[in-house]
Amino acid sequence: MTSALGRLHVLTDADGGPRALAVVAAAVAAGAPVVQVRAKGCSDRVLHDFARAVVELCRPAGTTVLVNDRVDVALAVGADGTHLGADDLPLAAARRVAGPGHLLGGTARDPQQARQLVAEGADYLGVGPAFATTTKTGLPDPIGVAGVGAVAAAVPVPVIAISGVTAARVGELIAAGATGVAVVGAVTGAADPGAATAELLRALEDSR
Ligand SMILES: Cc1ncc(COP(=O)(O)OP(=O)(O)O)c(N)n1
Ligand SMILES: Cc1nc(C(=O)O)sc1CCOP(=O)(O)O
Ligand SMILES: [Mg+2]
Repeated sequence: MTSALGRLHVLTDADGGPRALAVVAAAVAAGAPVVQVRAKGCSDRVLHDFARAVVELCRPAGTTVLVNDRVDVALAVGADGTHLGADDLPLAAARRVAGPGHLLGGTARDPQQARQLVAEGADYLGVGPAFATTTKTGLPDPIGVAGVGAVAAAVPVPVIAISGVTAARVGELIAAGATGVAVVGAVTGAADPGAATAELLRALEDSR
């Protein structure tokens, strides 16, 4: 069975280079409950080796590891789950590949899409873009706190708000119905990723 999903998802950034692993180590040491391996533009070998290294860092701490886009890589390295967006393998197909015990998350931007993903078997939803971000290009206009809340009201699975999330914005997202948050820049771009992780965890605790 899949474990209860953590409320803070720290996403790695870009190419899975050595600094990315140092950021993961700091976030895990600070108590991040979920790390998502997100590495774009790298070879399958680089992605596999990076994802395996993340799993090796996270396992001793009991940190859940998700892999973005690639259920094959997630299974190959023993990760706990996979996150799938509109351009990735359909969630139902990923479920056939992964079987019942593998966490599958989908990206939702509105209640209808959210309900469809849950019907296909999504264990959780990443919902955004909550706010504007420079981390990822090509996004639709931000849906705002209200848009996140509309999705959270429509589905029974955990809703993880993403895009432009900072510690200061956690409270309003949780008050609107989000279960937790996902971040890239707030941790990977911080001078002290461990301290940034701890600040986000405090904001989540305060929002209970
Ligand atoms: C928690 C979470 N939510 C949303 C996303 C975005 O995933 P996706 O739509 O597949 O886009 P890319 O991340 O692949 O650019 C996510 N990764 N995690
Ligand atoms: C990976 C990703 N997916 C998004 C979506 O809305 O689908 S926004 C995003 C980037 C989030 O980075 P930051 O926390 O630095 O804003
Ligand atoms: Mg994707």
